[in-house]
Amino acid sequence: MLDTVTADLDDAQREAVDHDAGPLVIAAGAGTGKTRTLTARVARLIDSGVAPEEILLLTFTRRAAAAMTSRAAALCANPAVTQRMWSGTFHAVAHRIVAEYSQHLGLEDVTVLDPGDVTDLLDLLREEHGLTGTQQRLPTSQTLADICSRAVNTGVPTRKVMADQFPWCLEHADRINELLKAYVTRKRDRGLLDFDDLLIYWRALLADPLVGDRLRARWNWVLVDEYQDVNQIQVDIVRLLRPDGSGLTVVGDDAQAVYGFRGATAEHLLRLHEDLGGSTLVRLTRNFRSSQQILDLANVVRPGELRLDLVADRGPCGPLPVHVQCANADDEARQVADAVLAAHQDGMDLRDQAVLFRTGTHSNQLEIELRVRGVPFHKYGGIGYLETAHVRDLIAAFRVSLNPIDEISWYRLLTRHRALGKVSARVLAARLVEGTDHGDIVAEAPPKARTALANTLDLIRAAAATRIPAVQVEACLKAVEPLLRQHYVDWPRRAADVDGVARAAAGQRDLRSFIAEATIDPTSVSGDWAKKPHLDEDHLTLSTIHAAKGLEWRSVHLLRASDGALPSDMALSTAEGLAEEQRLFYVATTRARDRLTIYSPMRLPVHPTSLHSRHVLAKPSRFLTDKVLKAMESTLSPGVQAPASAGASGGSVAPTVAVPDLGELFG
Ligand SMILES: Nc1ncnc2c1ncn2[C@@H]1O[C@H](COP(=O)(O)OP(=O)(O)OP(=O)(O)O)[C@@H](O)[C@H]1O
Repeated sequence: MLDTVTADLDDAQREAVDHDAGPLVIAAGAGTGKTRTLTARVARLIDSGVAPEEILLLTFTRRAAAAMTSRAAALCANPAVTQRMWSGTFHAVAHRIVAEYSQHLGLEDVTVLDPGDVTDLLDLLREEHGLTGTQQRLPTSQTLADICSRAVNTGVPTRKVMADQFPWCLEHADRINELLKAYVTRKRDRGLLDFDDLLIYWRALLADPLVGDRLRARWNWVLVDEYQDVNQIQVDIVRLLRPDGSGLTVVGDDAQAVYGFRGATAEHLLRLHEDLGGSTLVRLTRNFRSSQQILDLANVVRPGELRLDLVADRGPCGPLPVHVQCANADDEARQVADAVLAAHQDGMDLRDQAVLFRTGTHSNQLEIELRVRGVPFHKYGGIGYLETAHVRDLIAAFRVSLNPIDEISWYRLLTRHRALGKVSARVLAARLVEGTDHGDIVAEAPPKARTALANTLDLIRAAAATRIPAVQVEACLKAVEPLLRQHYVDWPRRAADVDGVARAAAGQRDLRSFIAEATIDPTSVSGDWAKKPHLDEDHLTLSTIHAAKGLEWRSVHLLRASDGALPSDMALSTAEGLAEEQRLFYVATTRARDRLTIYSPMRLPVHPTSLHSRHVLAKPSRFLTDKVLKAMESTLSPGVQAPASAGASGGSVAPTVAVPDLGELFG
């Protein structure tokens, strides 16, 4: 009889799927079917009679958890039961467990702080610690949050973190440490947990003899995807969940570890295999994704200890990867748009094509070019918290309607009022938390802010008076909409997100868990719910390399393979930073199935966020070594060849078109 679970697997993958309960480490290169194998193993466990509740599947993104659960369901004899399995990101599962055991942790209520809340809270506290003023350069709240998070995630004291990463902060080290201590105390007093705390509290529960045993008894099977990206706290959690390694399966590729800034290190994968006596190491080397031409390049790029030369299951087919040298970022954008449209004309759907880049701003020029040419696209990743700020504003209103002592959310909401500055917002937020009558609060506000503030407080009170999510959401939306309309110059672009998130929230049975989810993964919340209608049409994908992990397309265009962009100039100062950039380069090249095109503009904008500022000369990326270039076809874009753009190589260009002198306008 055909075994549906392993029918589509090769021998090495099947060995992993059918492995017994002993600890199992699957270490393999890109495109070798790690995800497919892990999914099949889940299906195999369920079909062999393991209760789905006993299985815990940990992934790095919500998208991956959802995709793996639905694929496992499709393989199972009884698909419905997979819904009972535990699956999600480390943070999402941590939140469920911490909420369940909140009493044991001395927490009345669990409020999760997103990274924006963390900087708001640090903003609230810094004045008391003498870290405000303009007399000297002081660390921003974002830098303070980074110092704290690095220390917590790596177990390295803050002073050493500062010495290594933020040396100019050292002179304020005492005050910074006092502030961070106050930050921790404030969080503990108020039951506020930032993302790092979620993991720390989960680890603490597992380390507790009583609760730990209960949690361990809950899951006999723990499967972890992308193990190369775990940090030390996550390693501890995994080890505490399955101390002897039984029932544990981890999957990863050390050459794809790209989260060093979160304290992850590629060594965790191999160290786990060494530490767990008797663990089985399965290596997968057959690549089912790309043509051999693309893999020949990837094999040269591939760093890491595991010398895995990938062999294409499909054999040699398709064109060599192409390296295109372009005049500048505009030229690059035109080349990419031309190539995408040409492939589309030849029958390749836009959804089969992607453009990848190191940093969100690298696609600025391309986005304009695509809009002009009417090419629909969707951008993933690199969405800074700033860009989801409007969603977070609405969520701040939900939060204060549920919890009137949520000072950070009050502060956020108050600062959205036109006539309220940070100082007034800080004072009024504290007064609201004390329970001061709303009428008195309005009277204490600067006169110009009073009307708007009275309106906000009335609506929040109305929202707080009901427990029907739809009614509550409507009142909150009414409260924030007029504020945001004034606050954001690009409000029309943001309005659809806010509406979409409000609609999704109104349809929930429990607003609290919606808020927690939106806090833990705000970009996917706005991406999943607010933008869904557009995603149904054929569209091109624009994505940061980080957000492209685990995905694949027939044709991949990689932008800005120039020194300073990839590798990023931020990473050039340390060997680890550079190694991580090289792994990112590897991740990018291995996303392509049939075609890979890498672009190196010879001039780059000085300021990456501006579109029309000064440009500097840029060399092709140092990762494009002679060996790598040998595996490619090299071309010059017509923009470089044409004499009119000779300036691309750096010289000044003699103008051929007269530009009107606008001087008279400014006389
Ligand atoms: N045995 C197989 N037969 C045919 N196709 C396969 C097989 N195993 C995997 N594939 C296909 O190969 C591609 C890569 O698989 P998958 O995404 O599971 O790899 P991965 O190792 O997780 O990749 P990466 O680490 O690069 O994200 C997918 O299109 C998958 O469907």
